[in-house]
Amino acid sequence: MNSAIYNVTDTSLTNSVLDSIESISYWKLFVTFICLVLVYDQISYIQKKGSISGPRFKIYPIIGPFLESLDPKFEEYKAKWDSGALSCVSIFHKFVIISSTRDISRKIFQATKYVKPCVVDVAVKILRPENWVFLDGKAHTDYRKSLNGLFTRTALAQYLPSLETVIDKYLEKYIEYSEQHNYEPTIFFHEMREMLCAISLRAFCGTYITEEQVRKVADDYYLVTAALELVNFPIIIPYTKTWYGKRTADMTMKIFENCAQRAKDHIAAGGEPICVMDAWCKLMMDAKNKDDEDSRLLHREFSNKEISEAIFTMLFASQDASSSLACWLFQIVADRPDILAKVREEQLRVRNGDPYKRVSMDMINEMKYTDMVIKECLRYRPPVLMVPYVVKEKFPVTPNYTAPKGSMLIPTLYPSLHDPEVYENPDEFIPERWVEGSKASEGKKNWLVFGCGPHVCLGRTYVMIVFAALLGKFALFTDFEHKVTPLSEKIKVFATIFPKDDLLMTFKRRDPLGKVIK
Ligand code: HEM
Repeated sequence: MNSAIYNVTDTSLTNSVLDSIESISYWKLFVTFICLVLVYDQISYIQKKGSISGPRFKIYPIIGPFLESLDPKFEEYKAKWDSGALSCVSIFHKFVIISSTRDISRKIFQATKYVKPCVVDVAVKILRPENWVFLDGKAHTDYRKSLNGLFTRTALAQYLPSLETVIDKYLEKYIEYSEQHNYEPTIFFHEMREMLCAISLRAFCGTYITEEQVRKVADDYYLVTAALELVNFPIIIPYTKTWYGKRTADMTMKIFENCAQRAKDHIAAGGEPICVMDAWCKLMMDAKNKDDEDSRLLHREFSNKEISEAIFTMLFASQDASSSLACWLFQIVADRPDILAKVREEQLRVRNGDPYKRVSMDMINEMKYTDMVIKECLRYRPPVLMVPYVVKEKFPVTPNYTAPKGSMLIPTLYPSLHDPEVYENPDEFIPERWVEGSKASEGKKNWLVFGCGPHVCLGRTYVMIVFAALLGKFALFTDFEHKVTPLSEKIKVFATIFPKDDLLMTFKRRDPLGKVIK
């Protein structure tokens, strides 16, 4: 009997469940699904956030501060860094952790076991998946070793003469351009970017790249920067930013491939290296007769395609950061005649009073004050604010916080470079703080301008040398003026950082031994 009752109850229960399911419409199911997703999103955020700074809930469900990230503001970044040593945001499914102290940032840079550099999805398509920059661990370290020889002081000394000719050309160009504008201050943001691109191309490809090709790459390169912005659609759709970016990258790499072949021919014929590509071919050739560990890395023949892809990453890594440095450097030095006068005095002195002497590495080694001005500019306005890494496996960043696998971990550079304990009055521009033995020059742990650890900037020595040559020549041969506006000192974020008014300047020809020439 009992079983009969159970059977009756079972049947009616099943029927009533079926009735209820039938009565649930599709939209109710949809709403329930959305609610579950929203709850999951919030719980997942709260769990990952743990004890670190950040909103208690995702204020905008799912998307998080996505809209703000489309138009990044320096002030918002700064507020985030000031909110805690570790802070977080979550954008769509990406959980992002930001570190703002020197020691945690250094720990992240060096934690190869736990992290690797993170690039936007589309970068793999634009820079190509087989590119060396995507290597990790030992494969990356070995490849880096084969490139390090291209940026030693000895190697850089070989590139200097051709770089000076590019500087001379742009010096004339800027003067002409200013003359055409009746020496009224005009926007120089684009001109600076073009000059830095031309200098890099000459350093990397020597004279194998034609003037016309330099102009074309310099003109179009901003399309690559735009395609690789932090927030961009990951699929390449024709006529979108990423499509134009990829087209420019492919066009540039094709040019580099031809240059690589010409460099190989030049070195095989016994020519001396005058650019990075030459130096690379020479290293390969010399390595054939050696059997030490470093030479063995160069025993294989690097194909033209591979060289072109590696050189493209160098252009990619250098272009925005170097243009940023150029804009701030010219602005600040123009605004500080006392600094400009000291640079000029030094430039004339290292040339033994002959301003027409061609620049050499020995001369650059003596440019102590110019070097301090460049260093201070890099500290005061570090071009790269943050470097995104991705967590490969659970990473105990501090004793109280473990970064979850798959999250993005971003060491920031700006706070270390504005640390008042190492740099007194950090928001003032004081080149003299870098004199030998000073707190700043001894505070090497704070010097994160070029990152640190296995991915530390490949071009860091190159930057200091090229900018000493650049600033020196412009200081001697031009009188440059900057129009100060309320936006000049404000920071615009475009991959790196630039003055918000896009740098209003004018250049006049100057007698390097004295007075202004009209
Ligand atoms: C003012 C100019 C520059 C600044 C501020 C700068 C800064 C940086 C920073 C912060 C990193 C990341 C380091 C890390 O993750 O630890 C980096 C990486 C890199 N930089 Fe630069 N950079 C500059 C110019 C250049 C130039 C001119 C080159 C040309 C060779 C270059 C080539 C690279 C490369 C190839 C990497 C990736 C290295 C790797 O993954 O092993 N950079 N740079």
